[in-house]
Amino acid sequence: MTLLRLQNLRAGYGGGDIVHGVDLEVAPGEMVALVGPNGAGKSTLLKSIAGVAKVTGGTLMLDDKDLVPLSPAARAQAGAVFMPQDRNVFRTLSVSENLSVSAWGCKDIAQRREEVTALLPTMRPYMHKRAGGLSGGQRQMVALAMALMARPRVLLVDEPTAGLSPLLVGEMLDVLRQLAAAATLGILIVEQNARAALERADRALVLVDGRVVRAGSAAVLAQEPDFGALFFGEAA
Ligand SMILES: Nc1ncnc2c1ncn2[C@@H]1O[C@H](COP(=O)(O)OP(=O)(O)OP(=O)(O)O)[C@@H](O)[C@H]1O
Repeated sequence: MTLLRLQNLRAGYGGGDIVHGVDLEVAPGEMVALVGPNGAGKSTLLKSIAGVAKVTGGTLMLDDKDLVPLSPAARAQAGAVFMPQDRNVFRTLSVSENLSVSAWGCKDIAQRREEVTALLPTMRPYMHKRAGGLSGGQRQMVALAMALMARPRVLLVDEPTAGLSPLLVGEMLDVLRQLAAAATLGILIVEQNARAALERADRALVLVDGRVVRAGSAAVLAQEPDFGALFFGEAA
């Protein structure tokens, strides 16, 4: 069963396409990683699904709903929820307040907050602290919790490990992996730490110059001998 389906998707910011015809599918419970060199258009692709960048051609469906005509808020309500890379928490509010303001259209905010905290229990000790005073890793966890408050069906995660130590990179990716399975959530993640992402993802796509150059099982892609050298400038 497919949740999110892109066919020949083209997108950009109004000055010419940056994404040049991408096919991609995400199923419930599946974590799909989008990797590739800097400037390949990974974030733009994610933003075009969320409605922040403009789709200029192709199809973008969540179940049988066409997302293209919908506003970013309507796409989130339909279940396609975006977790931005930065400025993703209200620093002057407490963690608990950050969750409350993210509860779009939710009738029982306290209950939803409890459900989300149960999914991310490491947050419990700092629920009443100001978000601006948290560590980078804790803040990213709060941003993730805020996205979950909207009851996503597919979560669009833009570099959630930016600025984190290698240990925390692994922890954040593990949390996402477990979340996909536990909440039967589709996750599409853009990740700079390609190898760490491929270790956790089910499938992966390599984007270069706005085009998918490799796609398939993450474990198989990670084993390709030329993977790092071709796409990430690593020594062969
Ligand atoms: N808001 C914007 N307006 C116009 N062009 C943009 C905008 N954001 C990004 N771009 C351009 O789109 C291209 C792709 O950028 P994008 O951020 O999607 O790549 P990326 O693969 O996510 O790169 P990185 O890994 O460095 O974040 C770049 O040439 C960038 O300059």
